[in-house]
Formats: sequence, structure tokens, C-alpha cells
Amino acid sequence: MTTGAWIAIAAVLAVLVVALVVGGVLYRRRRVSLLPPPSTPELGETKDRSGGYKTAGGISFSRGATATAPPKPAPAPKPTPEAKPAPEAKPAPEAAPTVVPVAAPRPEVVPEATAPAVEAAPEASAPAVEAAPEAPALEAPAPETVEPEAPAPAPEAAPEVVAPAPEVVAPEVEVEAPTAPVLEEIEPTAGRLDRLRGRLSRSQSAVGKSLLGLLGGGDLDEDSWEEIEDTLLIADLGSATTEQIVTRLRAELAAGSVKTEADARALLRTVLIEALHPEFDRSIKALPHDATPGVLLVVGVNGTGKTTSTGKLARVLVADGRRVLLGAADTFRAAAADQLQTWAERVGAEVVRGPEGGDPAAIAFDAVTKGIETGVDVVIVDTAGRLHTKTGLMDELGKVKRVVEKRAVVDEVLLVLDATVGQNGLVQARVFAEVVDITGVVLTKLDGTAKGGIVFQVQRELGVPVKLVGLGEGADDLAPFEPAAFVDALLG
Ligand SMILES: Nc1nc2c(ncn2[C@@H]2O[C@H](COP(=O)(O)OP(=O)(O)OP(=O)(O)O)[C@@H](O)[C@H]2O)c(=O)[nH]1
Repeated sequence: MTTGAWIAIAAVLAVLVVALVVGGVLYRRRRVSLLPPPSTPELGETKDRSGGYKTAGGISFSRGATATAPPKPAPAPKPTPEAKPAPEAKPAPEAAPTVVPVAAPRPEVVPEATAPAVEAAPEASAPAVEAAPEAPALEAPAPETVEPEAPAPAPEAAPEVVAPAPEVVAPEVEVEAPTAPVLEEIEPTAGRLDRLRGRLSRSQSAVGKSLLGLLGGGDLDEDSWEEIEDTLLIADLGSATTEQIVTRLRAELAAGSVKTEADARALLRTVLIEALHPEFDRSIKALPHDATPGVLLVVGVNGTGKTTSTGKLARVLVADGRRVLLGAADTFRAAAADQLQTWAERVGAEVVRGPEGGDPAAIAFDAVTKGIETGVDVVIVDTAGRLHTKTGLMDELGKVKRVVEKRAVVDEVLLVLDATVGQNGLVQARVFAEVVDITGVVLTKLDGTAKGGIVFQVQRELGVPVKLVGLGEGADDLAPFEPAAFVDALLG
């Protein structure tokens, strides 16, 4: 072939290459994505999954009564344990897993490698762009997934590469195993009871409707009053509370203060709220003291939801920027410690656990000791759920508390009660109250019972507030108990 022919072939090839490249770029630009465009969140913005509900506040925390120290400054994330005086910087004992610094999924902790990365690094390929909005705090390693061979798109084309284009995920790319555990996003605590109100209403509002129906009907005869009493009793308000409420309603109606249905509703609302003691302090005493963490014991009969509630509470505290250590002192049920560890790993809390069947008091002691050494803010000890009829086992719970008190003040003893068991819960409450001083109640499974009236009885019986309510099996289905919101749900 002549030189001219070779040149002609070379020119044709060059044109083909250029055409392929241009075609590729145009193809990428025109490709239609079925995924929503990535909304790059502002730094500091968290994803709101509350469904738009807003309420007065979230779960509030306070310091135990024995604290003498001035309040610590606002709990921004504490990156290092040395923020607190750690007596001996001992290495973690093997009983506990590696200390996971609580990279609390708060936006402030997010390094610049989130949204800005999209702009700053055009070579950071599609996966990084797409993943960033989902869990900003955890996506720092995203650049590691960059495919080296991927044809670098023009910088301006990057935002359009929304869909995880199959060809971008090159099979030969070795995605490094994440070094940090994948932490979960935690729902905002503010507004939870309102967000979960639907569940409460579904199970409770029949009571409210029936009461309103009776009261709004005008003059009440004795049969109607009896029906009101029955309704309250069936809803598990207990005879004392029922009597108190009926007496008050009778007096108000006799005084002629109820003329319309709206009056009846307003009166019922007021009377029920009053009976729930809105003045009780429902904050969780979980804030650290000068040199010791806040210490909480979670007690209750097995199956009531102790471990679940402990995990849910840990999430709330982590979301509040606290460093949390969980003590798995429930050695009675084999899987309980694993269950607790899973909860902890999901939010980056530490766990201290012991051998199966080990001494719960020893584990609780170790947990608090480790919490002091590592300078965590709060230690929550999940205790063994024992049948309250077994005296020896109940005594063991007393021992757990006494032993823990050798290391730190116990700020809260939360009794977990299953709302679905009705009166039986009261029997449990009495027995536990004999062994330890209960400071608050967590009433679980309120989503699955129409007997929410147990709230009234429990408070009356124990003289301590219901502080938290469990409204589902979901990780964030724990809400502060707010009398007014509860009554509103009751009245529908
Ligand atoms: N529907 C509903 N289920 C709940 C709630 N809280 C806990 N549960 C469920 O109740 C069951 C028992 O919960 P656990 O946390 O294992 O109970 P526990 O008291 O720790 O039990 P032991 O470890 O045996 O002592 C689990 O299936 C939970 O998902 C709640 O508020 N609502």
C-alpha cells in the first residue's frame, strides 16, 4: 500500500475514535434516569422521616439528683474519651468489644467528604455522588469505590450520572471491607409521640369515643354513669382512678359546665390529663456526673421488652450526642447479650458482656467500671429478666444494684412493663418495687393493646412516672410519655 493509503486509513480510524468518544458522552448525557435526582443535603441537615409531624419536644435527659457538679456544656459529639478524666488509661478488657468511638450520626461530625465531594472531585464517580445524600456521616469512604478505569466523564456531566449505571460498577473493583461499622441513622426524637400517635389512636381511641358518646349525650342517668365507669375499668384505669374521674365528671356536669359536645370533650380531656400527673418529672436521668457516667438499670420480667427498650434508649442518647455503654447483664437468656450487642453496633455504642450464665452483678459492675475508665456519658445495664415469683432471682436484682453502687450512683431504675398484660403488670410492678427503688416506667407494646389505661394505674401504684412508651418493634418506636398527647390520642 502506498503511504497515502496508510494516511487515509489512519485518518478514518482517528475519525472513528473521535466519533465513539463523542457518542459515548452524548449517550451518557441523554440517558434518562428513573431515580430521583440526588438532593445534596446541606451540611448539618438531617433527613426528616417524621412524616412532618411536630410536637413539643423529644425525650429529655437530666442529671441524677446526687450530682453536685455544674452542668456540662452542650453535648456536642465527643470525639475522644480523654474529654473526661480517665483514671487509668487501661486497655479494654477482653470482656468488652473494641471501643467504638461514637461517631454519632450527627451532621457536625461529617467530614467535608460528603456533599462538597461531589463538586470538588469530579473524578469521584457516580456511586459517591449518589450515596452521599443517604447517610452523609457514614459515606466518607465513598471515594474508595471509584472505578479507576471508568471513562472520566466531563465534570459537568457528573451530576447527571444519577442511576448507578451498571457499567460503572466494574466487577473487578475490589470494594474494601468497611473499616468502621455501618452506623444507622436515628430518627429525630422530637415529635415522636405525635408521629406514633396513629398507632396509639388505633388501639386506644375506642375508649375515648365511647366516653365522648356517653358524655356528649346530655343528661346522664345512672345507667350511663355506670357505662362510663365500665368503659374506664375495661380500659384498665383501675377502680381508684375510675372513681376519681367519675366523681370529678359528675361534679362538673352537675354544676352545668357542660352544655355542648365540645364542652364534654374539653372536660374529659382536662380530667384525664390531670389524672396522669402532668407535673411529674419525666426526664431520663442519664447525664454524666463529674467523674462518673449516668447509670441506668433496666429491670422487668422477661419478654416485656427490656432489651429492646435498652437498645432504643441507647439510640436516643447517641442521637443526643452521648457516648453510651451497654451492660449485658441479662445472662439468663442466651441470646440476650447478642441482641444487645447488635443494638449497640447499630449505633456505635460500646458493650460489656460476660459469659453465658455468668454473674449478672459482676457484669454490671464491670460495665460501670469500664464506663468510668473510658469516660462514657451513660451506662445502661440490661438486667436479667426473671420471673418475679422466684424470690432468689429477685434478690439477685437487688444485688446488681448494690454492687453497681460501689462504683457509681445509680441514677435511674427503669421498670419495663408490657402494657398488653394488663393487671398482671401491676403485680410485677409491686414485686420489683420491693427489691429496687423504681424511678420510672417504660410501658411497652402500647401499640398492641386497647388497655392503655394501665398508664394511670401504674403511676398511681408506684408513685413514679411513666417516662417512656414503646409503640412498636421498630428501632425508633420509643417515645417520651406526654400526658396531653396521650389523652389526645385516646380521645381520637
Ligand atoms: N409491638 C411491640 N413490640 C415490642 C415493643 N417492645 C418490645 N417489643 C417486642 O417484644 C419482644 C420481647 O422483647 P425483648 O426486648 O427481647 O424482651 P426482654 O424483656 O429483653 O426479654 P428477655 O431478654 O427474655 O428478658 C420482642 O419481639 C420485641 O420486638 C413495643 O413497644 N411494641
